[in-house]
Amino acid sequence: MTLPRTPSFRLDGRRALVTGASSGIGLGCAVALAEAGADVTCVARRDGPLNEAVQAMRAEGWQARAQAADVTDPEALDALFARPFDVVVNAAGMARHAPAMDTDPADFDAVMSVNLRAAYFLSQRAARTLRDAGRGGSIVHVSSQMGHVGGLDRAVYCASKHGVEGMVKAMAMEWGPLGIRINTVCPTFIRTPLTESTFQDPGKRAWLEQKIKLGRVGRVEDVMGAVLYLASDASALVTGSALMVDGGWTAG
Ligand SMILES: NC(=O)C1=CN([C@@H]2O[C@H](COP(=O)(O)OP(=O)(O)OC[C@H]3O[C@@H](n4cnc5c(N)ncnc54)[C@H](OP(=O)(O)O)[C@@H]3O)[C@@H](O)[C@H]2O)C=CC1
Ligand SMILES: C[C@H](O)[C@@H]1OC(=O)[C@H](O)[C@@H]1O
Repeated sequence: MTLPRTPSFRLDGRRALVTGASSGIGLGCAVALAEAGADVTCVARRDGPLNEAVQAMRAEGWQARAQAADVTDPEALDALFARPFDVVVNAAGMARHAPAMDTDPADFDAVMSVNLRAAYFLSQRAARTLRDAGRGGSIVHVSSQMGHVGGLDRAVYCASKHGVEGMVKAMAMEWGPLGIRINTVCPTFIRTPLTESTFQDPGKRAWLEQKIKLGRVGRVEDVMGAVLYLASDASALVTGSALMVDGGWTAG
């Protein structure tokens, strides 16, 4: 009998772009793709941390390069997508938490601009270049469990991530026939610079450990395998999906 073979998680010979790659989850994504053999272009606004991350990756013998850019700038997006990328992982993101009754319009615009608007037009550029090159690819957005449920003081953040989830489903329908897949990973609370203040508070940390059914908060490493799966041929028939990495938070 002929046995089926497990599709490859390797990305040798593929060009990848990762936004938010200088810190936290994005850095983890860049490492996961580079370790799997991709040539990874790492994007963030600030040169210093970005170059430090890329140098550390190169020291491992992986292929990585830095390209400083603000993903909210349409011209910067055009420059980033001068050539197609086989894999695009969008982890650039931000949060400004406040009760909905007190939300400042400037904070609303700032969060939406990075988390949703930039995600939209980055996806558009990524897909256009793949279409023009006549080939498929994989786009992965780092969304959140907050793209599926509500969170206290997080109305704007939740709106941005729910927006990403809807956007991805609609784009998957349009781009499936072109072989362009688009999916999200949806982490729970992961310890990064973005969440450090929450993790420093013993009361909040205890509450998180009770909400997360697997009994512990998240690490960047928890997200890396999920992103590699969605980036690689292992997920060849997966598009328009949300992969929860939330320790069971949303299961209930
Ligand atoms: N940490 C968590 O608990 C969770 C986070 N997420 C999501 O994961 C993503 C990454 O978060 P996390 O790693 O925690 O955050 P970090 O703050 O650690 O990293 C954010 C990264 O995004 C970059 N970035 C921010 N704004 C821009 C921009 N306009 N253009 C380009 N790069 C930008 C930052 O670099 P620079 O400032 O130099 O531009 C940095 O590299 C976000 O989308 C977040 O919403 C989802 C679920 C849980
Ligand atoms: C930054 C947020 O506090 C953090 O990010 C997420 O997506 C988590 O669910 C938390 O809300």
